Amino acid sequence: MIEATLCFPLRDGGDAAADREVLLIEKRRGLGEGWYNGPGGKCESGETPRECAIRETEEEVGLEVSDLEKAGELRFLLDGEAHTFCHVYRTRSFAGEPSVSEEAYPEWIPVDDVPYDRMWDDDLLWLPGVLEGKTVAGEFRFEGGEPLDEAAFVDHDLEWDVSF
Ligand SMILES: Nc1[nH]c(=O)nc2c1ncn2[C@H]1C[C@H](O)[C@@H](COP(=O)(O)OP(=O)(O)OP(=O)(O)O)O1
Repeated sequence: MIEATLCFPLRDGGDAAADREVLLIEKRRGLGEGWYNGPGGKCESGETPRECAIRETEEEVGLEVSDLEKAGELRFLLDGEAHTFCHVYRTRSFAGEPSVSEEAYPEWIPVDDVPYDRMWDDDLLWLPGVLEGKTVAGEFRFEGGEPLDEAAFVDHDLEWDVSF
């Protein structure tokens, strides 16, 4: 099973709380290519998920994130087998400016305008809550064989307000 991470940097975009923005990437290669997601990727051996989220965010968009808050644990199953376990973080602490890399086009997007129609189908179920400050544990079942991003999303279970 793959252990992976996602990190969602947040900032105030304007005067009102409703103007909050999240840094998303349009992924240029790998799983989910062409779709929007948070920066993130697979954990390397000997690395904690938190270290992975920090490293991947630096590699993909050049942002140095800190004070990561654990927001979710997502299990993705493909044809009944555990496929990916994904640790989700959010943070309001970062240094630097997002920049384009070989892996990602970064974009600050108002939290109310997140392009769920250009993301993984499961994101609409858990990401709005994560961006509101909730914690979540989820299991998402896909069918149809590899790769995961071409399989069909069939069903899920979600639990909110989880302690990590
Ligand atoms: N159903 C799903 N919904 C979602 O929002 N993100 C998912 C997902 N399934 C996988 N991911 C994310 C988690 C993680 O950030 C990434 C893992 O994909 P990859 O293995 O392609 O990673 P990368 O190629 O970016 O990793 P590296 O090669 O380590 O850079 O995809």
